[in-house]
Amino acid sequence: MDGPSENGDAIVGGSIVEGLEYRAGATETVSHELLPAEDPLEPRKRSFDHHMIETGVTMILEGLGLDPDHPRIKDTPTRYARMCDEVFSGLLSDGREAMNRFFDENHNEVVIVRNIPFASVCEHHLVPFIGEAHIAYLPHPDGFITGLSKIARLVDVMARRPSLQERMTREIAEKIEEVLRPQGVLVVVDAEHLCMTMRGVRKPGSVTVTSAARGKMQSDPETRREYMGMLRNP
Ligand SMILES: Nc1nc2c(ncn2[C@@H]2O[C@H](COP(=O)(O)OP(=O)(O)OP(=O)(O)O)[C@@H](O)[C@H]2O)c(=O)[nH]1
Ligand SMILES: [Zn+2]
Repeated sequence: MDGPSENGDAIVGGSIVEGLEYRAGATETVSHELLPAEDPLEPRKRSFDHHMIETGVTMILEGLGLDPDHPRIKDTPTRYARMCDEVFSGLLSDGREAMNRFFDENHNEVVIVRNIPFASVCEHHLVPFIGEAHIAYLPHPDGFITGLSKIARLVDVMARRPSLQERMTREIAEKIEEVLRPQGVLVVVDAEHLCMTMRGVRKPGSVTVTSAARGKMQSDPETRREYMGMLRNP
């Protein structure tokens, strides 16, 4: 069978995956120009508007009755804007760039990367939720895998956005499916939400578990059970 593709961009002799180039038996770093065009429904900015962020933070400080010109906090708005570059960097990326190294290894057994720590921010309260992602994928039958660290990089991209845990979990699974065309992928995420611990219902230690499955992990209950077991009970 030819390489990973669902829509006619088949690999012939291991050379092209829908614009992603790799050589049989070799590792390739794929330049951004080769990646598929961004989804026009999901336009990505190139950078954040620091001026707007700084104005907003200044207003919050004022709203709290603090003096934003006080020496102790006068740099807080610019500091916050700089922090956004880091903690929301996933808004500037579509995730495909995170997986930019592939191996044509004829490996078609499961690959599992477990206990990938992440920190995200809940879109309702803009406070962190922190946890671990666990990922299993069954490569394309021809064996098409990515560098292990690239899976962790993808988690970072999806985490560094204001999000919901369910959406983040789904976005990781969907991106792996899109880029690697695996036979199946299963993503499980455990996280503690600070909006449930430092405020509101105040239940410190409560852990939310979400999963997203695609391909065989979704359609075949036996396969799903097997890989869920590997992710949950190592
Ligand atoms: N499903 C889901 N809910 C989340 C996530 N992060 C935060 N929430 C929830 O979003 C909900 C927002 O509820 P609202 O009633 O609009 O806000 P609220 O008054 O601050 O709610 P409380 O947190 O219950 O005080 C809360 O129940 C949060 O626990 C998430 O990742 N997934
Ligand atoms: Zn929240």
